[in-house]
Amino acid sequence: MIVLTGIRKAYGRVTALDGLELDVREGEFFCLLGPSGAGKTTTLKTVAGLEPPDAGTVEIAGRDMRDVEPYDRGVAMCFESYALYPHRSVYDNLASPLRSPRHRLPAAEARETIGSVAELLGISGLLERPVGQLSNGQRQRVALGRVLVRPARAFLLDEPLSHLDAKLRQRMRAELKAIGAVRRTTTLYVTHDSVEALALGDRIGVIRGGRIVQTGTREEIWYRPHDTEVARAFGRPRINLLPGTVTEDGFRSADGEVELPVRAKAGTEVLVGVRPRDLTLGGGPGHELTGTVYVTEPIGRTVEVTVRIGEQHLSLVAPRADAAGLRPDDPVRVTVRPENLLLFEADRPERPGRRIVP
Ligand SMILES: Nc1ncnc2c1ncn2[C@@H]1O[C@H](COP(=O)(O)OP(=O)(O)OP(=O)(O)O)[C@@H](O)[C@H]1O
Repeated sequence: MIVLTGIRKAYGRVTALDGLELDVREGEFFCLLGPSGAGKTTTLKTVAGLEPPDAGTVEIAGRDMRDVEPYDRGVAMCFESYALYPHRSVYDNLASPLRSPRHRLPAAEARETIGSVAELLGISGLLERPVGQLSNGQRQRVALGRVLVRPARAFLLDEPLSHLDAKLRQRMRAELKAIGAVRRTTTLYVTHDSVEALALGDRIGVIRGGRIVQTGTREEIWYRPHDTEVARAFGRPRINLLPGTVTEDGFRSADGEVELPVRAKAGTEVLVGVRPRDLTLGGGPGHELTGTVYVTEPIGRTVEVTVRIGEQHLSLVAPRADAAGLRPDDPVRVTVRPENLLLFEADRPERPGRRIVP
């Protein structure tokens, strides 16, 4: 539906997009996730036609957009730095897209559409207020509302929840995909928040340095991350990455204290990845390690326990009952199932270690 091929874009000496490839399917909710400066906003602007690429093609619904003006692309975009009319009421701001010749609606229908969008965004009580008097979070919802009121082939949303407080953000995150217009419309959604991407994305594209590093469903990205940086980007506490070498018998940490059952060419320098929730305290089915408690920290109904094994620190998440009474330096056993181990090449400067496919 939205297909970007070989997109390059430089601003002076800064390369914003470096051969970007992206394929968003019809009707899908696609999250573009990446750190600040990765090229997310530039990607959206390229799709919207606000930034002509230096090279590459943009197709929307099978049509090359090269000579198509932004207004004629049929996409509705919501920027993080939203353009609203500060002196006009919220209602007027929401109504103005419906006054354009293309989207004009009979007054009664417009009122109904605006009413239901305002309701969904929790701004029904603000309709008469001038936008200039609203908080940032309220303005952000008005800006999102302006996108959702009119029909579009695709919605382009740039961090539309970034200014909401944590609680509202969580609620809106849960509701956003349920909004009829969003369900029906292909959506390209930009975020730097991996929790948001995992919660919302039918598929996720991880962008870094102006390129898509990996595209996949949340399961694919979680269980088969392309490299250590993708693995680090998802999951809190972060994935454990233990440095060491592959021997004939499996993995051996640099200090020789940790051995794990992995397979790869002997002699390869690697990082073994294991997520904190895939480690259990005590014995059980799987591979067992022994160490001592370094520190414990309650997180909600669970406890993050950091275990020291030789020079390595392994973080795990345990139910509170299992971690109750643990003190620093207590001896503990930690169990991991071999199928939960991920194997990566060692990181190099400028290039995070790729996952080694067994
Ligand atoms: N108009 C511009 N002039 C010069 N450099 C720009 C311009 N717009 C973007 N850049 C640069 O291009 C790169 C990509 O920027 P972009 O805004 O697309 O990143 P982003 O992933 O959206 O980041 P953020 O999450 O911080 O918004 C950055 O290095 C940025 O400084």
